Amino acid sequence: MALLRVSAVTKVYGPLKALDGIDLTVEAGTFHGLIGPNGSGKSTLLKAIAGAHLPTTGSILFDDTDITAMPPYQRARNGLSLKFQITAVLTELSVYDNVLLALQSAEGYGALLRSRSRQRLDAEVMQALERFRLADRADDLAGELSHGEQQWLEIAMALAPRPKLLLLDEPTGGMSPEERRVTGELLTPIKQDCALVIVEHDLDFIKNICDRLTVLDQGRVLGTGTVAEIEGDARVQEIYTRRV
Ligand SMILES: Nc1ncnc2c1ncn2[C@@H]1O[C@H](COP(=O)(O)OP(=O)(O)OP(=O)(O)O)[C@@H](O)[C@H]1O
Repeated sequence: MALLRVSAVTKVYGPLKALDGIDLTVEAGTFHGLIGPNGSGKSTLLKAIAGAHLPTTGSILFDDTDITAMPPYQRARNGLSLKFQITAVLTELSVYDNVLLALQSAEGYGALLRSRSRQRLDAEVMQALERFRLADRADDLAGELSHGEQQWLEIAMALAPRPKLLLLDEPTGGMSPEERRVTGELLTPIKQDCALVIVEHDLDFIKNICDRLTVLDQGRVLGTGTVAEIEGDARVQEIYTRRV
């Protein structure tokens, strides 16, 4: 059973069909990359899955539940997480408090008070920070982190509530090559617990970490398959030489 099943999704903005009958299946425990030229619909599709924009037609099933029209906070409770879920890192708060807030907002304060002790919560915050090599920065202000570290903090925040699926929109934007390499290293182990749908312009990065790729072109799926299958697809090579 697929973890995520997007069926015949369209998104219309006035005269423009940003998404034109998209089908996408993501299995649990896999990393799935969305690639394609500028304006092909990658971010619009991610927003439809996250609930930031509702599709015009079509359906989205997540973990056996129809989430097509579900508000984003309810999708989060069902195990769907987006890097920019809380807006962004709060620079005036400590690194620790940013993750604590992410956990609290994901659960709702009522559930938090009922179900978790402070020690348990503290352990979860520190575990999330350790995963992204930020434990020794816990007491620093988030604004003191480098750009790359802030991106890792946002991913740590998105993962802290233990989602089943994480959505990342261009997580390595503005990072140095070394920070990109480390980001790949940090994301790989999360696969044990969490699937990933990622939009990324750095093709080498996305090919290295993903199991499967879906190529969008003008709001349609041009191809979907393993990295090797997509790399060998002449139509994919054609759109990249044509437009990027
Ligand atoms: N809110 C909106 N209102 C009107 N048109 C939009 C809106 N959002 C996106 N579009 C249009 O929909 C199309 C798909 O945009 P989208 O941002 O999804 O593409 P993308 O593949 O993510 O592009 P990029 O790689 O440049 O980020 C584009 O033509 C874009 O201009």
